[in-house]
Amino acid sequence: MAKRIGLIGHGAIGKALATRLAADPDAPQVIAILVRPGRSDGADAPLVDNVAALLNARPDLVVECAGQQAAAQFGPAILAAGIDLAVASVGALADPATERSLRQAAEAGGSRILVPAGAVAAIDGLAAARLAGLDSVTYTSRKPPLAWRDTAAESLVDLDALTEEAVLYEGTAREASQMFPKNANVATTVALAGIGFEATRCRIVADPHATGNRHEVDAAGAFGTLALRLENLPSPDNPKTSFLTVLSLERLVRNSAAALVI
Ligand SMILES: NC(=O)C1=CN([C@@H]2O[C@H](COP(=O)(O)OP(=O)(O)OC[C@H]3O[C@@H](n4cnc5c(N)ncnc54)[C@H](O)[C@@H]3O)[C@@H](O)[C@H]2O)C=CC1
Ligand SMILES: O=C([O-])CC(=O)C(=O)O
Repeated sequence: MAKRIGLIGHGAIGKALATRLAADPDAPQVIAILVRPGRSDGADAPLVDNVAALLNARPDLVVECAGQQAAAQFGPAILAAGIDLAVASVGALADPATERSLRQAAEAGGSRILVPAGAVAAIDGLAAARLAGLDSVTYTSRKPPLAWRDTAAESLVDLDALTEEAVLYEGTAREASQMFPKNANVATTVALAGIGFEATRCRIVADPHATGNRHEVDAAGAFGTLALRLENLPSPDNPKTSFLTVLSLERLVRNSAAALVI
């Protein structure tokens, strides 16, 4: 039962998650938040600026919501200390060296890397379907131009001048997650649940007509077929991040202390 939650990152996801949990005294509570040194903005829990201090707060579970670099940097120490780590920036695992170091640390610590569904859904069905064999999985992400600011998209298209959709990338889940570390973690989630980093076909699209963040997953295999289409509203504080991501992490946290898990 995980009652004491540590967070890495206090941005759009971290703030919303901490606030939502603090509003319910029966929920697991955030007991420390790892932020960049020098940050002191108002928070629902004590801020720390190094991973040793986060571990000293004795969390039962740590939720990373800071970015792929932070997941790679801090994840191993947390897992090696025997503490489960939920990784929002799961695209960090698209880097083979990071995947190896996280897996090795989890094995050494007897802990687990927990991958939330995040901004996508149907990950349970896809991961179950995989057990009998999947033939194909495709993932399409479509977001408005605003969501692609300050990303590699800016060197590919003029985001402000788009009148029609523009395909920013088409290829593997591995490359998609690495090319768009703040926007395409879901490509890795789908890959891990389904047929892996190389076989999962991805399309990443900027669309001036998009009203939200659309995620589509199509899969076929021995189970039958799956067609998912989500129209996510963006998080109020970050247009790149779907609000559903916060709720997915809240569900993971609540489930970690629940008698009935759904
Ligand atoms: N799995 C999924 O479906 C999704 C995953 N994500 C991941 O979650 C991450 C966070 O998303 P948001 O909260 O919307 O981003 P954000 O940019 O609003 O917040 C990130 C926060 O983490 C902090 N941070 C970055 N590096 C840090 C470090 N080394 N140590 C401590 N703090 C650090 C930043 O200062 C910032 O406050 C994204 O970068 C992305 O990797 C985001 C959306 C969906
Ligand atoms: O929140 C979303 O819509 C998806 C996202 O940013 C990611 O996969 O990294």
